[in-house]
Amino acid sequence: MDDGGPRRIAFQGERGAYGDEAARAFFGPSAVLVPCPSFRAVFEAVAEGRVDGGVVPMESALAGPVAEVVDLLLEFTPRLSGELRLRVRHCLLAPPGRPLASLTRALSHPQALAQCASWLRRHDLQPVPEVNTAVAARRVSEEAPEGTAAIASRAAAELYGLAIVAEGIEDSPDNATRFLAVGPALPPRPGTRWKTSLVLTLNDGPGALASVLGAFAARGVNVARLESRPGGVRAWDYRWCLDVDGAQDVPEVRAALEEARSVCTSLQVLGSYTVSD
Ligand SMILES: O=C(O)C(=O)Cc1ccccc1
Repeated sequence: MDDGGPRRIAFQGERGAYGDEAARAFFGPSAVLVPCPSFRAVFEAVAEGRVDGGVVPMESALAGPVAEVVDLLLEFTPRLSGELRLRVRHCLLAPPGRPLASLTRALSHPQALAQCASWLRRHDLQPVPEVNTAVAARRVSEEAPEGTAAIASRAAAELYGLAIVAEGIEDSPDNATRFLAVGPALPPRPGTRWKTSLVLTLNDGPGALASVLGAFAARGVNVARLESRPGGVRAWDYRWCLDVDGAQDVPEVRAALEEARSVCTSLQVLGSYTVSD
């Protein structure tokens, strides 16, 4: 439904969240961004057609997969239309006039806490999970709890009137998060590096996974990501998520998918899309 009007795009959190930044970077200033209280609410809004699409973080270079989002991708199997790698630079934020020495706790999304784990240990700050970085910043601003800081972006500091106590506190200088654009109403973004994401379940038997991987290897198609999640039909059955390089209409990818399908109990392509940095 690309009628040329502004797109409504859902993200988890509130203004100043990294999802907000990723959605703006993806869809530009004309997009109407729709904040949602949870990742599930983003997927529901997309599935029910209340928005044109959504933006969700699915993996961090530093802290690994966002398991909740991976599981929601498996549950909702939405169409994927783009990947954005967002450089994430975290700040420690506190109400003005509270120096680092007075702080004992840091509130943030678990991904942000994990990405700053060594810094927090070095500064003796207790990590406290919150649903989202922007929510953490707003709460610290509104409630100003004793000794409590938030980990969030510079944009969140400005929006919620907090002081930046420290900036760039992530444990790696190239901390980045992969965000996905989800939703059937979104056309693929123009770009050159194509990827295809699929989810599958395997026959239980020796060599089942090797056969799937072999189908891609035999045609020179790179498997860029392979992840297993619980939740197959029986206990200890797994669902597998694969990203392969190339679009699904490229002959090698198409043939590999066909062969892989014949050795899987189920195989669903979530979409082919381009990657932007
Ligand atoms: O909490 C947020 O702002 C999010 O969008 C989730 C997140 C947290 C840390 C890094 C990337 C995304």
